Amino acid sequence: MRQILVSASLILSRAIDLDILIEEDLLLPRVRVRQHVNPLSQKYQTPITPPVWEKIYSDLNQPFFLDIGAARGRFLLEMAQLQPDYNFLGLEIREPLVTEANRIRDELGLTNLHYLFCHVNPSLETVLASLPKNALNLVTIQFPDPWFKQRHGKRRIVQPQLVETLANYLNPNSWQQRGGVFLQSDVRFVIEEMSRHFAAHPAFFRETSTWLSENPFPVATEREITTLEQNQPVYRTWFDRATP
Ligand SMILES: C[S@@+](CC[C@H](N)C(=O)[O-])C[C@H]1O[C@@H](n2cnc3c(N)ncnc32)[C@H](O)[C@@H]1O
Repeated sequence: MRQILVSASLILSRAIDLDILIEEDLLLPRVRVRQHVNPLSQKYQTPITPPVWEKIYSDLNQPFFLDIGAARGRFLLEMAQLQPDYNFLGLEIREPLVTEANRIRDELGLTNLHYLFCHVNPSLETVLASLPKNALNLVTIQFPDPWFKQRHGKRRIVQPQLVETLANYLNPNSWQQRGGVFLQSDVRFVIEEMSRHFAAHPAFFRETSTWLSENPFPVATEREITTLEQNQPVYRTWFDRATP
């Protein structure tokens, strides 16, 4: 992923054109969805059956970039165009958003991008086990639903089991290609809780003890854009995969 960082300035000039392309797509009606779904409801508990990846990605041997909680998928839609030598996969629990994101992906003819409808916690293991060995190089968890009430804590995406699964599947050499796990949130206790869970696992170590001032990627997420427009703080951190 160092390529993304090094070529960010080149990419940014291209991103202006891409933005226009994507905005034109938005002339189509936006899918209306509930703002939140309860991930603990019974209907989301069965792990999904992963698709046949060979039918989706034109080159299954490329490294994978996983975005957990992809929402409308705009972040990945731009990233996939900027970084054709990566395969991008977005996981999202609100099915209409996934259907619409895949429709736009098809319209643009992208063969390195897919969105998958699932509740990530029961499905992540099955999804990652279905990818080629050591394919997973980069993971982003950006602005996950905070679930402010303490009794709703189990609804938050980042739980010790999710960290364990990522540790098992993230390529142990990912740090050499600037891979790892990138976390960001506008809610302090959420980023602190996520960071605690990753720091508690021996497979991960945090790169810096302070929050990153910049997003290392050349594309901002939808929630990130809104937060920055409102002059609200964004807390970001990066975890590397420790070598075994
Ligand atoms: C606040 S939004 C942030 C979206 C995007 N990452 C961004 O930064 O703009 C959180 C997203 O995570 C999705 N989500 C929440 N819980 C989930 C779960 N258990 N599995 C998959 N997606 C989930 C929500 O539906 C929502 O689209």
